[in-house]
Formats: sequence, C-alpha cells, structure tokens
Amino acid sequence: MSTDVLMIEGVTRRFGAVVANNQVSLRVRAGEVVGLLGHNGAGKTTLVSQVVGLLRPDAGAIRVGDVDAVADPAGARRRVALQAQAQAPINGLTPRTAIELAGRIRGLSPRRARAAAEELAAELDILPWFDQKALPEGGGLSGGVRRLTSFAMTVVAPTPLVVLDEPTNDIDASRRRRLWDAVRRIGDEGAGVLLVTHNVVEAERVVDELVVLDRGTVVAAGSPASLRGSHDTDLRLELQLHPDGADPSDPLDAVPVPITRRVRTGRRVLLTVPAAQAAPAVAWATDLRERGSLDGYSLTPATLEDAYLAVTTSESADEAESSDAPATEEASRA
Ligand SMILES: Nc1ncnc2c1ncn2[C@@H]1O[C@H](COP(=O)(O)OP(=O)(O)OP(=O)(O)O)[C@@H](O)[C@H]1O
Repeated sequence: MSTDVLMIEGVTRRFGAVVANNQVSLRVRAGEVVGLLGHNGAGKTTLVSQVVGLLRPDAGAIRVGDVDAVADPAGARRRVALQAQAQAPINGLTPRTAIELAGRIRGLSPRRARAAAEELAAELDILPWFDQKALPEGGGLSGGVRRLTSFAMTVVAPTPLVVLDEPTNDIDASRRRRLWDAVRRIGDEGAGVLLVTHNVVEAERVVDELVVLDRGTVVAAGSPASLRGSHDTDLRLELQLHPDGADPSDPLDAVPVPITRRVRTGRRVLLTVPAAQAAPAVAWATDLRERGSLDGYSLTPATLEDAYLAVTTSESADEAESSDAPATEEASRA
C-alpha cells in the first residue's frame, strides 16, 4: 500500500486569464513535512483550497490517502486538518475551550481533548492566556496567541494529513521556534504535513522536502540539501547600504570579483560570490566601509534562501510584492 497521504498530479486551475496553478504535481508521504514556498500570488492558497475541496481543479488529479478529492471532496476533507490563512473565528471563546472543542469535533473523548489542549498550550507557551476570552475586533487576545490557538485547534487530534497555510504569521520569534518544533513532532508521529510558508530560512529546519511555486508553476522540488546543492561552493556577501540607498555594487562592473547573482531588497544587497573569491570580496567591502560608502557587510555561506531566490527571481521582478521577496535582481556574470 502506498504511504502517500497526499498526491497531486498535473493540477491546473485558472481564474479567467490568470493561471493560478499550472500542471502542479507534488506528494506528501506519512511522516513527512513538505514545505510549499512561493511569492505572493504564486498559487499556494489556490492549491490548498483544491486539496480541501473548496475549489475544483480545471485539470489534474488530487488524492488524499485513498480518496479522490475531486470526486469526493467531503471524504477528502475528513482526512485533512487545515489551518487556514485567515484567523479562526474564536471570539467569545478562550483558547482552552476552542482547542478542546476542536478536539471533541474531531472525535476525542472529553478527557483526552482536555489533556491534549493543555499539552499543546504548554508546548506553544500560551498558558498565560489559556483562560482569557477572545473578544470582537481583535480584543482579549493578540494576533499571535490567536494564530497559535488556531494551530493547536488544527493539530489537537491525529489526522493523516495536516495542511498549514502560513502558520507563523503574527507570532513572535521564540514562539515561532516552538511552533516549528511542534510541526516537526507531528510529522515524526506519523502525519503528513503540507506547510505553506514564506519563511524559507525558518522552514528549512523542519521540512523534509520543499516545493517552490513561481507564478503557478513548480520551479524546484527536493530536499533542502539538494536544493542548496549547486550553491554549496558559493558565499553570500551581504551589503548594508546607507539610508540614501547608494549602491556601490551597481553597476556590477564596479565589483572587482565575479558575482554570480545580485539581489537587492531595500537597503540590503545580496551578492553571490564564488568561495575562491572570498578574500578579494572582503577586501573590497572592508575598503568601502572604511571609506564610509557602506553601513556594513557580512560574508556567510549561501543559504537555502539564496537557492530560493535563484529559482524564483526573474529579470523583471515585477511580481515581487512581498516584503521578503526580492525587489530587483541582476543577471549573472559568472
Ligand atoms: N477567487 C479568485 N478570483 C480571481 N483570481 C484569483 C482568485 N484566487 C486567487 N486568484 C489569483 O490567482 C493567483 C494565485 O493566488 P493565490 O492566493 O493562490 O496565491 P498565494 O501563493 O497563496 O499568495 P499569498 O502568498 O499572497 O497568499 C493570483 O494571481 C491571484 O490574484
């Protein structure tokens, strides 16, 4: 028997002229955490909506376990726990009640639901607000505590497939770390997890596989190590520009070492440099900083984020709307 808890094959979905998903294929096996990465509007939520039966694909197949999710969306839905991108409607409830209720709806006994809610609240560090009511218009509980409560509601009972759509939005750094650890634990306990996120750097710690969507199409897929792959011998030289934004690496000819990639986000410029060029690159950046042409710089190994930028950044980066997406990118000069 296949251990696939989710199999997506050749899924295409259009909205008028927009091809939101174009021949997308991916699979999630039991015990595996698969990250789905992509810029704003890449088609991630459209894909998730089809997995849970909220949208029908124009073409392609989706199976959740042994169920054909296109023919039997209700049957598929019973095998999926979804944390949607929108906050769960919990006004009038405390996190304790909301998580227990979700557990009861998913078939836990009252005793087991109570115990599971308390364990999750401790794991996610939300006990200080556990008995505090969510009030209308965002009152009573912060956005981060609401998001963590939604996550706990999603994972309170075992489900073959867990789909998390941007679960870390609004959450502070220390609780994000707890949430990532909980995601990994849920996979290790046997669920398949499809994790939609913008957070490439943090997701790398917990995912087994990554699928990168760019304008509806899968442009890369594989383990974090294999995606970093060819970039292992590259270094990242990050320049911090002055507030006036003057960029000493523009034009690229001004840089005395070969640059394989240049991406600018605000006052940050990421230059990908071959490892063999580390010494002249540092000498150049040090000189610029001493002359006051830079606020600072750092030289580090290339990361998964660099690999991600390499596959998603087009020469006309006009879709780059998100704050963590590149603003501009220049072509290579290897
Ligand atoms: N109901 C809809 N009607 C028309 N166009 C839509 C609809 N839903 C999504 N789209 C379009 O489909 C494309 C993919 O959108 P989608 O929300 O799936 O992207 P996303 O990767 O989830 O983005 P984000 O990271 O911003 O949530 C976008 O161009 C979007 O404008």
